[in-house]
Amino acid sequence: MQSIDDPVAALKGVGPKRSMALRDLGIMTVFDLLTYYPFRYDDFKIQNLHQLHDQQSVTLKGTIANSPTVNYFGKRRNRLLFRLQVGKDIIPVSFFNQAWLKKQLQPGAEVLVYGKINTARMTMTGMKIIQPQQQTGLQGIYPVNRQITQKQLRDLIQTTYSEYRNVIVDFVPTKIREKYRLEPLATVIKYLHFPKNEIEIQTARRTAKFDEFFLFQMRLQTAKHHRKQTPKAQIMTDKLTLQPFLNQLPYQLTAAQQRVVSEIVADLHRPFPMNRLLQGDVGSGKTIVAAIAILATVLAHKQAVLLAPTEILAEQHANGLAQLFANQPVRIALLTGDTARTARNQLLPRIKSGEINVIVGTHALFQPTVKYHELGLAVIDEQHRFGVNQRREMREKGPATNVLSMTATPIPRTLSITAYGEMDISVIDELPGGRKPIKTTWIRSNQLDSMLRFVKKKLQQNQQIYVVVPLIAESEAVDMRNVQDTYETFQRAFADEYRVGLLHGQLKDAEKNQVMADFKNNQLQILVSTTVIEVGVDVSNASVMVIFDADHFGLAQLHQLRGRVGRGSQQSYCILIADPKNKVGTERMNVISASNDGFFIAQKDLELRGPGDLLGKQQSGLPTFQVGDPIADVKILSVAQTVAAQITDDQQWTRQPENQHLATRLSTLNNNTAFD
Ligand SMILES: Nc1ncnc2c1ncn2[C@@H]1O[C@H](COP(=O)(O)OP(=O)(O)OP(=O)(O)O)[C@@H](O)[C@H]1O
Repeated sequence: MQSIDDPVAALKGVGPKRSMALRDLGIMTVFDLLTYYPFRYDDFKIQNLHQLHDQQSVTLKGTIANSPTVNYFGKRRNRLLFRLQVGKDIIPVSFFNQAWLKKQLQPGAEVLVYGKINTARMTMTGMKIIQPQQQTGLQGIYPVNRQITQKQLRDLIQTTYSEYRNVIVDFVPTKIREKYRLEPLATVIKYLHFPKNEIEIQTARRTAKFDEFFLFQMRLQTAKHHRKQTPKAQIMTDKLTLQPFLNQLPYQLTAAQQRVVSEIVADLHRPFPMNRLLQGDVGSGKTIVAAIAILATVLAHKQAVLLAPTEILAEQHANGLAQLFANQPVRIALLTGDTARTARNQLLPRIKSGEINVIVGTHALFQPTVKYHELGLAVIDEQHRFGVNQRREMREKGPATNVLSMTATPIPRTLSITAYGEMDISVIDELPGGRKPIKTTWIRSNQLDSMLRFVKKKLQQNQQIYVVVPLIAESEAVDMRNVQDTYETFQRAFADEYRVGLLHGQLKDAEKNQVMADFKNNQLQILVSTTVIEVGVDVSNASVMVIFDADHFGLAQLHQLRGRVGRGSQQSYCILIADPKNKVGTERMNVISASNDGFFIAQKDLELRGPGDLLGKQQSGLPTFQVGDPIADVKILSVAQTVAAQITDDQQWTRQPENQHLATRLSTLNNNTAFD
């Protein structure tokens, strides 16, 4: 019997190699294949020349009016030109770098040309010659990899659809489909792969988005329920026990920090593992909250780890914790990819025996050779820098480890609830007192002199300066020249009296750490750097942040960078240097100059990014989807969440007849792909 959950290897023409190629795309089963939808459509429908708008991609049908000519520019580039007669009109068509088409284009022959039209000059830039037997109309374009072509994938979907169309079952329960007027899955699949028109695509997309979000939410909710049923060894340290430690801090916790500490302590007491996301604006004091959670764990005779995204941060955390815990029964070790083999070999048995009770490090922490002793807590700093699988591996290092994830990239509240539904969320929405808001100024690149004068004044007041240069060029060599040039500018201006350091990704880790340490100890007064310093670095004597080509950074990232200053009591400054080339760039500069509020900036960042900006979305830490966009489609996401919560609130939901297909769908998914 055919089933939609058949592995793709069961399909005709799918051997081991093709299976691997599909697996790379996340396609394991027939279901995955049929719900692997195009991300856009090319319109190969033949159009009327006189109803087009400028730069539209269209297919024209016409006759080749002359023999094509080809001009070569250098070895690789060329331009093929011919005239296409469409009705009474003659359209010049150019193809770039497709000189080989010349053979196919015989004068007098009828062809279909797909390309971009310029209505002002009535010319076309060709993209493709469509063979007469080829299907016209809307054609889906799929994300593919090197092992499989568009055509191969399209053909495979086509034959699989004809074979399996009758066994496509709806996993969304009927009642819900009716309530929200969702299309049957079979229709969605048909419309999205083989649409007759734009309306079919729109109709099907609405349901496809819901389906995708709904499955995602079902997985979140079931993971949450499962966690709440998993027993763990409770960590019963109470706030009174922690009080002596809190008393000897040089400051009082803010009300927000106290609230979050209470939430975490309560989680540790509970009989099931914690999975909490701690969101706090830059400099809001997340580290001390994590430290308190770590101490609570250690005082209950359990081990804790702190996982950081970079070596610099791991080292900084290890040093910071060592200082904080000077009078506590805490034995800390730093374990990173950089740790020498002999040191590592000495550490591992001490970690395994529990002698070391706090381990700080990077990815090296979840290698299989690292064995823990009653791991009670894993703190994951900058959680979105780690993949799903890595977070899971860390969690699975103990029988039921409590997980505290931290992020300084605030996500608007509604969105974080829906996108991180399986976690409990704590927010530190208050900065420690006594901080003066950072003053931000935006200047143009022809005003560097005024920036240098300002920097000089601050240096004379014994302040330290960060200078950040983005990686913008395609080639590393050019990027290196950018940082190097800037470094030299500052050297020339200040080297007589002050010391300038240079930090970039190509330095060895030991060198990076040395530069960082020198800056921290004020051996260096100016630090010129790429974004290596982006997160978490804490040097309270630094009061000026200069950012070159600031419009090349996303807003969230600018806010992060700026957050490196303003951490002490002195007035701090951020100078943005940018000549934005478009409206979005200008808008970004205006937003960041006007606001210091991370949540507001995060909201604006998401708005300005627009739906197509996948990379930006990944940086924002949100999960990525195939059809749905968690920002633009947040309403659908939120409905999907409500529906999933209603279903899973009934502990017996998998036994209800109407949920059978859903239960099967979820268990297949969970077996095939890792999650959360
Ligand atoms: N309640 C407080 N009162 C005064 N200073 C505080 C308080 N809490 C933390 N700090 C100090 O504020 C600085 C910033 O704290 P921390 O590094 O924990 O911020 P963060 O939230 O981790 O920010 P980032 O994401 O930028 O790293 C540190 O120097 C810390 O010692």
